Amino acid sequence: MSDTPDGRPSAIDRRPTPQPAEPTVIVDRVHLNYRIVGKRQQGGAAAALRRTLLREPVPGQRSIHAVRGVSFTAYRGEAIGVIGPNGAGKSTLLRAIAGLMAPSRGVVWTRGQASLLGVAAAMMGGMSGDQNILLGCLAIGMTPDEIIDEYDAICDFAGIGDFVHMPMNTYSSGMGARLRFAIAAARVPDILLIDEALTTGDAEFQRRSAQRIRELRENAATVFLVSHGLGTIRETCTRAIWIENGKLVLDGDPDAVVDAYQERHAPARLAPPGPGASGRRPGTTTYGGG
Ligand SMILES: Nc1ncnc2c1ncn2[C@@H]1O[C@H](COP(=O)(O)OP(=O)(O)OP(=O)(O)O)[C@@H](O)[C@H]1O
Repeated sequence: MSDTPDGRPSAIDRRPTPQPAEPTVIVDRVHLNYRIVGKRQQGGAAAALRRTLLREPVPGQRSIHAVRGVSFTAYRGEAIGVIGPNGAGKSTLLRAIAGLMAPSRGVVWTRGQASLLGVAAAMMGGMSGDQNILLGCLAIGMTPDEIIDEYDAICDFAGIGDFVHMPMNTYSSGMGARLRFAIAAARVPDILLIDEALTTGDAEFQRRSAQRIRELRENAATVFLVSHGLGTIRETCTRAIWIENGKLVLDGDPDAVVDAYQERHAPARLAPPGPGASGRRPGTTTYGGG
């Protein structure tokens, strides 16, 4: 140890020992497919049973290969912006991290509870809003006591009044979305997944949900944000991942990734860059990532 003349440890020795980065999400060579049945099937129930038992392909069935071999590791404390054109595979990737979709190849590891804001993971249309609050809160890992404590706050946030006692299939799509958001945002998850395309509601609800997202972001261990707002990505994220045609194109410093993305795509079609558009953060930027 190098002591100063007065015997105290030097400034170098008093620096906190750097902690090793703690991985929270590992996406390892992940492929994700949707299966679509394109045309009416022939042969009735017997043929369907035979196909199921013998695992024969369904006639007219197509597969959409939405994510193609993506790999990266996310760490505690990171806010990761996911960018890319429409249909690139961004939302699909988030669904896999949230555990709502199984990879057809590869593996997703998560440490802690992952919650995707805005998705009806545990919603049952025939059940009432309050029954769905119970189910949804259990699904995101809340204990019965926590649910009792948070119940009124969830109802207030959703703002759907007495409809909370009615079956959800009597709700307008906006009311359903508000209740889903209120449930998903009731607890600070370890891994917060925000798909901006899914946040919905009227102007007042959007303002309140944006405020709640900010609070959750401040407290979650790792945040993923899918957004076409490139200014938002530059301003709020510590890292960005560019996905295109289901593949990871670039992973690294948000300014570097957004700059490269804007260079490739016609700037006129993209959101204007936010303040601090030049190399604000040092960091590594890697092409490919898989
Ligand atoms: N439920 C689904 N069933 C079948 N195909 C789907 C489904 N959801 C998405 N896809 C397809 O998967 C691909 C990736 O879609 P995804 O929604 O992940 O893209 P995205 O990058 O989030 O797009 P956007 O920016 O428009 O929201 C697209 O070809 C899309 O058509």
